[in-house]
Amino acid sequence: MSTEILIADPLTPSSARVRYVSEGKRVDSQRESHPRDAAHELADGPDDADGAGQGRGQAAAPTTTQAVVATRPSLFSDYIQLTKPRIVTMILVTTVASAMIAAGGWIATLDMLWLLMGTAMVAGSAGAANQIWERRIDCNMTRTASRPLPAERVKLLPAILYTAALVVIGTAILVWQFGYAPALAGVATWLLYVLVYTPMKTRTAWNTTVGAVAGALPVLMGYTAAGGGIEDWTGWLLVAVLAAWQYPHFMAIAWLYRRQYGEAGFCMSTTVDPSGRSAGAQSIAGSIAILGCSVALCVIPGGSIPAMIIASVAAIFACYPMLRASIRFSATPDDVMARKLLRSSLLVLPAVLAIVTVRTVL
Ligand code: HEM
Ligand SMILES: CC(C)=CCC/C(C)=C/CC/C(C)=C/COP(=O)(O)OP(=O)(O)O
Repeated sequence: MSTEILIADPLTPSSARVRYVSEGKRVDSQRESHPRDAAHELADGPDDADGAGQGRGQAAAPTTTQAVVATRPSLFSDYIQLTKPRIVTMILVTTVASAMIAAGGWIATLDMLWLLMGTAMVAGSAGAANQIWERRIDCNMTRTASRPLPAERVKLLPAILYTAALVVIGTAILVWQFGYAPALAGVATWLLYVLVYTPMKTRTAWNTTVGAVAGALPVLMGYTAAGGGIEDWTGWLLVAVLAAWQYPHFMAIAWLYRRQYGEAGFCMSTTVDPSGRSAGAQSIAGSIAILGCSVALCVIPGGSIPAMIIASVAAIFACYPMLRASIRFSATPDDVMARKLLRSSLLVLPAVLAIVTVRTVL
């Protein structure tokens, strides 16, 4: 058995080439539409994340590309991959912050562990259901072709059972430990993400707005689990922060993978408007909105005036790099700018949540 994987990483140039060879079977659907050999591509020099190769903003050399010869992913790792673990991890960061903001401090460690377990299971199930739905279309993108279902390392029925078990057990944990509000928020998010967002991806670029709501609602799980009311402004401001953040976050990704999305049949802002103007404008709007919502969260009643001022200034400083990256991406929509924007988005969200949490807790 021989297995070769070129790691895909949107944060580094010239990387999204994944080749998977196992027992003589090659799983690399992208090669059907782009018969360029991955190794040649590495040798030839840099390309953008999806191989669009439109020439602007390319880095000088593929210094950061990782070529790794690895063994076939274990079944365990495949089932972890089915849950989209990096997104789940970030959702858990938002869960901890929203629970602490609602409680005004750390909640009992055992409660926090139950909350994280329940949320991770429901969110992971949503990611797995999305991958089940998209198992065929995922074959058409290099970014997703090596996922466990399109690569046929995991069969459909076990994946469905796993997905169902995760959502049922995760929801049961949330009801048992925290009552109906966080569980209902979780189920509503699951339904929105799987049954509304996922089919919308091939139909209209408005899918991002629905995805932004789905990605933002999990904060209500943490918030209500820790005693926050569903009618509280704070909870909804947290939802707004998350929703706003997803525009710059995803517009960068939508740019980097624009050709893959287009060829696979997905309808994204960058496939509808390949100039990048719409993506740039949405990034700026999202960056301004997160700045405004973060400051609003820092001045909600409950703290001293100096704490409000210090937190607000810190929030502005934390949000500024993503706003600057959005403005630069909008002015020059290219891969270098998009990568910088994606990178800053992944730093800004935890930073803003940390500032608001500290301001609320102190
Ligand atoms: C409209 C909503 C969103 C869309 C369309 C979206 C899309 C994506 C996609 C396609 C990737 C994978 C990039 C790749 O494979 O190279 C990604 C990565 C990621 N997303 Fe999002 N996302 C959204 C919202 C969220 C939310 C709500 C979170 C968590 C709070 C999140 C956290 C992450 C993280 C941590 C990564 C990993 C970046 C990496 O690959 O290193 N995203 N997102
Ligand atoms: C608690 C709970 C139910 C949480 C679930 C919410 C969740 C998973 C939000 C993620 C947000 C999102 C739109 C991700 C991109 O999916 P994508 O389908 O565009 O990504 P892909 O192209 O990589 O599959």
